[in-house]
Amino acid sequence: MAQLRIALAQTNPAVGDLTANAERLVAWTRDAADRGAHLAVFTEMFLTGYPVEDLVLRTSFVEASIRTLEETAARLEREGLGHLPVVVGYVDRAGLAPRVGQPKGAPLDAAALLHEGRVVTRTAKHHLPNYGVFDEYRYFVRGDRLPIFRLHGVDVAIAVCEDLWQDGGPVSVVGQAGAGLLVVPNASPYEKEKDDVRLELVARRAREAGCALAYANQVGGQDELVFDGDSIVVDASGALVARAGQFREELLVVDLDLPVSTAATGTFPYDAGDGTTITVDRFVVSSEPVEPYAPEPGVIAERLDLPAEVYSALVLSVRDYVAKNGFQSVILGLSGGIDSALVATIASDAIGPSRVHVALMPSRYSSDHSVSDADELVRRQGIHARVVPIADIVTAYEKEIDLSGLAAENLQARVRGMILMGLSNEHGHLVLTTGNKSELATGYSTLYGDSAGGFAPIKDVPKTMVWELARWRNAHTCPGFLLDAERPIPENSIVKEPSAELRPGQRDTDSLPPYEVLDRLLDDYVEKDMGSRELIAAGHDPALVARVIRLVDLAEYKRRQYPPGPKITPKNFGRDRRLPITNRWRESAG
Ligand SMILES: Nc1ncnc2c1ncn2[C@@H]1O[C@H](COP(=O)(O)OP(=O)(O)OC[C@H]2O[C@@H]([n+]3cccc(C(=O)O)c3)[C@H](O)[C@@H]2O)[C@@H](O)[C@H]1O
Ligand SMILES: Nc1ncnc2c1ncn2[C@@H]1O[C@H](COP(=O)(O)OP(=O)(O)OP(=O)(O)O)[C@@H](O)[C@H]1O
Ligand SMILES: NC(=O)CC[C@H](N)C(=O)O
Repeated sequence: MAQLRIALAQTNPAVGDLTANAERLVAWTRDAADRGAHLAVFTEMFLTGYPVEDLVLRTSFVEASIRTLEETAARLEREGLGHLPVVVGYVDRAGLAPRVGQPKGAPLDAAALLHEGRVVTRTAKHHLPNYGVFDEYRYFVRGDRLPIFRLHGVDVAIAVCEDLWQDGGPVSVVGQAGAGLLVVPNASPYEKEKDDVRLELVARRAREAGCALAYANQVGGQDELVFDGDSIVVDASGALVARAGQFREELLVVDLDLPVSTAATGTFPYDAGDGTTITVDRFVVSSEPVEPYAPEPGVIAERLDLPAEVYSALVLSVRDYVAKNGFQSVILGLSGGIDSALVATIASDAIGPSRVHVALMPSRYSSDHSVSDADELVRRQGIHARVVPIADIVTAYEKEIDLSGLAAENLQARVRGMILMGLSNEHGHLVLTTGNKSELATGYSTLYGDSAGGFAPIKDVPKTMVWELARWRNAHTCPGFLLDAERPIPENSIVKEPSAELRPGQRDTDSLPPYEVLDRLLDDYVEKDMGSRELIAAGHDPALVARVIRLVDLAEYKRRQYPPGPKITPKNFGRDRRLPITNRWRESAG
C-alpha cells in the first residue's frame, strides 16, 4: 500500500470569469501544497464556471477556456507549484467532424491533469445529463477516454460528475482496469436531501469500481441553481473517510492508504458496459511511493437538518446573486406578512442588515397589525425602512381610469411594484420578489405587481415550508449568517392568517384551500406529475383536484414572467418544469 494526501477544492467559481477562476485555482493550489497534498482536485468546469449554458456555443468562449487551461498550467509552474498535480474541469472541444454551427469541433465538458507546467492529459464527461435542469445534449458531445495516471505508485482515474450517476461508462471501466483511486470533479446542484442520495451513490460506485473515490463538488449560487458542496471521500468498501461542509468553501484534505500498481502503461480499449467503448490511457507521473508519514484523521463535517439545509441554500443563493451581479443592496415590500418577513430575514443573513432596504406601503385596506408587524421586524433586524402610503396614488389612478373589482384590487399591488422599481432605479437596489411556490403554482399574485422584481428567493418554497423556515430561523442561526438578532421574525407574522389585504377582510382561504391541503396536492401534481385520476386515487378531493389543476395550468404565463430564484426541490418552476403556455391539454378531459 502507498500513502497519498489529496486535497479537494470545494470552491465557488464565477460563470464566465475565467481570469478570476484561474486566480482562485492558483491560490487554492498553493494552500493544498502548503498542507502537503500530493494531488489537488477542482470541480467540474471550474475554469469557466458551471453551467455556462449557450456560452459554450461560442468558439471564442471555448478557445478562451482552452487557453486559460494552458496558461494556468504554465503559471502554476512559474509560481513554484508545478510539482503538485492538479485535476481541473474546463470546456474543451472534440477533434471530431464538426457539427452545424460549431465549425471547430463540438464542445466537451472536459477535465485535465496539470503537472510541471504542462497539460498532461485531457478527458471529457461520457454520460451527458439531459433531464431536469440539465440540457447537455444541446451543448456537448460525449467523451470516450479514461485517463489513469500513476501517482507515487498509485493508479488514479478521472471521471466527471454524471459519469457516476449512470450505470456503465467510466466507472465500469475503472473496475475492469483496476485503478486505486477514482477522482471525480462535479457540479451537482442542490435540492433538498440530495446529500443522502449522493453519499449512497458515491459509496456504491466505489464498490463497483473497486477503489477509493474522491468526489469534489462546486459550491455557490448561479442564477436558479445553488451548489451545496458536500464533497465526499470514501474507501474502496464505500465507507466514509471524509466529508466537507455544506454551502461553504472548503479545502478538504484527506490521507488515504491505496494499493500500489504495477500494471502495464499504454492505451487500451475497454467495453464501457453501455454499448460503447472507452479508451484508457495509462501513464506514469511518478512511480515511487511517498516516504511514510503520520496521516491526519479524515474530517467529517456535521450534516445540516432539513430546514437548516434549505435556509442555508436560500441565503447562499441570494448572497451570490447580489455579489456576482454587482449589487450593493436589495429592496423589498414589507407587508407584515410571513413571505416578505422571511425574504427580508434571508437577505439580512445573506448580505447583512445594513444593506437591506424595505418599503412599508400601507393601503386603505391594510390592517393596523400589518404596519406594526413590519415595524417590529425592522426594529429587530436593524434594516433600512421607509413608509410610502399608497392610498393617494391609487386614488389618483382611479380618478383617471375606471377600474372595479379585481382590476381595482390589483392596482394596489401594481402601485407597490412601481414604487419598488422606482427606488431600485434611483438607488441601485436589487428588487427581491416575495412570492412562494404555492402562490406561483396557483397564479396567486399580480402580474407587474407583487410579481415584479429581479430575484425571487422563496419561489421554490411551498407556503407550509415558509412557516417552517421562519420558525426554524427564530430558534437557530448558522455560522456565516450576517444577521445577529434574537428571534428576527415577529411571532405575529408567523401565526396570523395569511391575507393579500387587497380588499376589506380578504383572506387567502377565500380563494385557495388551506395551505396544508393545497401543498400536498401541489406536491403530487407539480413535483410528481400525477394526472387527475392518480391524484384522486391518491386520496385528494376530486372537486379540489379539478379546481387546483385548472389554477396551475392557467398560471403558466405568469410563471414564465416571474423572476428567477433558487431551486430547492426536485422540480422547480423554471428549468425543471417546462410546459407550453398556449396549451389546450386539460387533465380532467384526458
Ligand atoms: N395566457 C395568457 N398569456 C399572457 N397574459 C395573460 C394570459 N392570460 C391572462 N393574461 C394577462 O394576465 C392578466 C391577469 O393577471 P393579473 O393581472 O395578475 O390578475 P389576476 O390573476 O386576475 O389577479 C391576481 C390574483 O392574485 C391575487 N393576489 C394578488 C396580489 C398578491 C397576492 C398574494 O397574497 O400574494 C394575491 C389576487 O387576489 C388575485 O386573485 C390578464 O388581464 C391578462 O392581461
Ligand atoms: N402593505 C404593504 N407594504 C409593503 N409591501 C406590501 C404590502 N402589502 C403587500 N406588499 C408586498 O406584496 C407582496 C404580496 O403580499 P400580500 O400581502 O399581498 O400577500 P402574501 O403573499 O401573503 O405576502 P406576505 O406574507 O409578505 O404578506 C408582499 O410580500 C410584499 O412584498
Ligand atoms: N453536472 C452534472 O453532470 C450533474 C448531474 C448529476 N446527476 C447531479 O445532479 O449531480
